[in-house]
Amino acid sequence: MSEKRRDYLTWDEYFMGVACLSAQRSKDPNTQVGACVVNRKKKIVGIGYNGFPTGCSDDELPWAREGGALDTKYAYVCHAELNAILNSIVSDLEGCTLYVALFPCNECAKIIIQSGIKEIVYLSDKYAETDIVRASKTMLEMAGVKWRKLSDCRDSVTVRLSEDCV
Ligand SMILES: O=c1ccn([C@H]2C[C@H](O)[C@@H](COP(=O)(O)O)O2)c(=O)[nH]1
Ligand SMILES: [Zn+2]
Repeated sequence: MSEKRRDYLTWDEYFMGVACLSAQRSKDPNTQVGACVVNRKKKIVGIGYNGFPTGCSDDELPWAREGGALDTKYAYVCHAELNAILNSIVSDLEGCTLYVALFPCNECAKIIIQSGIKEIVYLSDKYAETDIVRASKTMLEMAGVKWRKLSDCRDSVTVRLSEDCV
């Protein structure tokens, strides 16, 4: 009898891996964000990535970061967390954990709090010094939503898509 594998993904690696795979669907040329909502039973209940709303053309709306308010992506893009929550297959996210590549902004923090999500696991906090993220943390703390940076884990996961993947 052979021994069980030892190098299988941890739950954290698995759920963050799903979030990061989802991020690869994003058309944003600068920052691709993926999010994965997991319930208390370790079941995935929602996945999303940043992109324009359904029916709003990726080719017609701007991906620019700078310019007039109507000429940048910020006026139009749906954040990964919003999409993951709206894509949820259940109506109640009370007690769920959100795995997300980038620390959520203030608008996402509001949605996370209102949805009942109780924990955020993230990889990057590259906008930590902005007022947007400061406001986000203020609200999350007040609402009792915990957050932690994913650490002590492998730094990449390979997904093979060839016939000999098994
Ligand atoms: O909470 C967040 C914050 C940002 N995003 C998305 C929105 C944009 O598509 C990018 C950020 O673009 P930058 O060029 O880095 O400003 O990330 C998100 O999904 N969730
Ligand atoms: Zn956001």
